Amino acid sequence: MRVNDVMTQLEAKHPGESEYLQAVREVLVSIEDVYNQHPEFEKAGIIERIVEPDRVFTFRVPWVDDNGKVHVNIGYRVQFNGAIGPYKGGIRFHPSVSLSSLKFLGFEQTFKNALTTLPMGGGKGGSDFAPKGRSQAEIMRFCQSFVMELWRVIGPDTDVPAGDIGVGAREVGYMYGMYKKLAREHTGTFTGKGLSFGGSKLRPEATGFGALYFVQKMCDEFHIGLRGKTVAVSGFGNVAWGAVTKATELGAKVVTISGPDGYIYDEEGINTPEKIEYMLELRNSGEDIVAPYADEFPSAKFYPGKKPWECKVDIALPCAIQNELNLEDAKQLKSNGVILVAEVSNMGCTSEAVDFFTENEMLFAPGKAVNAGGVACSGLEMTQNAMHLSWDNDEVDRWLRQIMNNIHQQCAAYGKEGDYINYVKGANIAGFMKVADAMMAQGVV
Ligand SMILES: NC(=O)c1ccc[n+]([C@@H]2O[C@H](COP(=O)([O-])OP(=O)(O)OC[C@H]3O[C@@H](n4cnc5c(N)ncnc54)[C@H](O)[C@@H]3O)[C@@H](O)[C@H]2O)c1
Repeated sequence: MRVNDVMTQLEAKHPGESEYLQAVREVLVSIEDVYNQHPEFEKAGIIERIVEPDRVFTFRVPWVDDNGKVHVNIGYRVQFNGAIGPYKGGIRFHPSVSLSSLKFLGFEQTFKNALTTLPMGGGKGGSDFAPKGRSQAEIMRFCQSFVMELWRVIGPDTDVPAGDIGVGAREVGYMYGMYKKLAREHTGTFTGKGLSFGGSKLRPEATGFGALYFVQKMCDEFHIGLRGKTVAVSGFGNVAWGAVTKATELGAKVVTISGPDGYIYDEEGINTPEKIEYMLELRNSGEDIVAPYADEFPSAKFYPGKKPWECKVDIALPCAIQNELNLEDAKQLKSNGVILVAEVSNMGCTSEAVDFFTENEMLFAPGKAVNAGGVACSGLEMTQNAMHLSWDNDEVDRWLRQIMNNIHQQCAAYGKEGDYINYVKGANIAGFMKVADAMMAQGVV
């Protein structure tokens, strides 16, 4: 396999799908050497098959707003790869949603899910619907219309969607309610459900907690004590909240959180239940600004329009949005002596920043591995639904920790380069090998 040849063919077939093409290239570059050591993969056309989704559904989503006006959005479900289990991946409602972005996310999800060790294939779906400013009734009608079409192609052993940007517990509830009515079954064909109807304990915390379990393993591997280390976190959303909570519990000192308006630096640390709870308050306000934290807690200072990566810290954890840490930020972190960067958001670092970290042999782990605790907990929700029982916090947490340790172990096994671990390469190869092995065993389908 030669990456450039594969990409030339793919670009000709899917012109303009830039995010999808970028994601494919990144994975192919990582796995090229290993792939070429397996002539049986080439013979079975694994690359040609793995880069194409199993199937894609697109459909019209008509809905009526509160003034009686009819709107039409496009709905999608990309069932990317079902080699190792039912398709699993979130639903995103955002104006930027396109076939290209969902194919990129479904492709990435396939390898992330493989890393969790749970039997889940990769999928992603969504719509170009913009929930911002819509009333509760409008949101409900949109979710119902979306599922009226989607329900035919999903099911507990076929395809299990979840939330993503623009889709939280409320939207999952509305979609699951309509699914249940149409399918006439209560089998948990959505994850991220409310606790009263099949949701899992710890699901809201799972991504941030899992990320810190992964960071802890990285620290252990390189004999770094996490206790007492200073940490820069970006964002103040669900994932940032989980990460700050667990980092504090493990003895680290988180000094920043951020929003689109800038970042706050709290020299005493964001380390009391009051401060951590306040993050939830900020998020629930719907204002999407972090500045009020500094008014509430005098130990904090607000830096408008700036990013937290300019602070001198030991550990950096991007937890907000894609491409939030660029090459300049990466250089700044290095000159400030940062010892570890773990991407918790999806594609939080630009590819130039990722290349800088790996070329300089800095300790860096990609979102695919670090944030996999979220989907892993969704997998545990599926297990509990199938068993018709619900586990307590300790049980879910025990599984989560075990899964994150396992992901770390796989990354280390495939990413070892002398004394260094290239976690990007390790995560890509480990995820790919598992999916490729399953595809080999199942014939050309
Ligand atoms: N929620 C999960 O379980 C989960 C799982 C895996 C990956 N992720 C990824 O983690 C990231 C965060 O997800 P979340 O669930 O916490 O979402 P969220 O909506 O709760 O939080 C997003 C945060 O990003 C901040 N933000 C948005 N635009 C910004 C900007 N331009 N500059 C700085 N900050 C900005 C927001 O203020 C908010 O604090 C996303 O990349 C998501 O895809 C989430």
